Amino acid sequence: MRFDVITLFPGQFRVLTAEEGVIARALARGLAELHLWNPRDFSHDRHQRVDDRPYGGGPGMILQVAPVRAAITAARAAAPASRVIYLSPQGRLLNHAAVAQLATASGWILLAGRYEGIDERLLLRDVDEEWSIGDYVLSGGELPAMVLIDAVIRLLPGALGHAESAQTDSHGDGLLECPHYSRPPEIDGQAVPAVLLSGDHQAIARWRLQQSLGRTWLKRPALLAQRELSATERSLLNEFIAAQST
Ligand SMILES: Nc1nonc1C(=O)NC1CCNCC1
Repeated sequence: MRFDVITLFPGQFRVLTAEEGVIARALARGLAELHLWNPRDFSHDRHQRVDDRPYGGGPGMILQVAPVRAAITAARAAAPASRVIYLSPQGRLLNHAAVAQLATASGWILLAGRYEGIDERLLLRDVDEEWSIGDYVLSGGELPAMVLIDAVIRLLPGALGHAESAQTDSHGDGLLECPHYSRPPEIDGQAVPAVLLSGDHQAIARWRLQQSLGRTWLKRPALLAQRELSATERSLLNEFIAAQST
């Protein structure tokens, strides 16, 4: 998986490479590549300008076509199979299904916006897809780009060690994660559910599935509504719901 990011702040992406975490390991192992392109390097303006005031007046500055288009063109030449994603609050809302789909591509060119936005002509000609990480406004598209990169890399085969698994992550199977506990078995009067100490792996798996179903019912009913339930899952959920009213 190759990521080419068009960004005025390439230094922000040190977060992905400097850490000891999953993403830095995946990049170090060549499971994914990260290439950064700064539009300022493609500006022919003597002050290396990349933004200007909006036509028609109004607040803020707009990223100009020429330097951004030149950076995208250079990235496309280096990654001809990659499509261009613009991170923006106007994009489709990123969710697990979308990330899983993005993870099937060979690579992506991510355009991280700044200021008030980008010149519309870039959206009309250079951008292939527009994605949002949520309905709020950030100061730049760099964090959304890193969120997308992180979420996609986690789903790449081999990215997560044996100790972790994307499948049991929340949303991995369309449900929220079950509760987790570790040592000690009791602290400050809080005990670990007995089933987890029982060694009965079938009972533990049943309890964990029931907790995932129940939590999703409680916290994200719309997510549960999108998921087909087997007869066993339906029975476990009904048992969980009945226990809520006792
Ligand atoms: N939410 C978002 N999901 O993707 N990008 C988002 C975002 O807020 N971008 C900023 C919008 C204002 N200009 C700077 C970039």
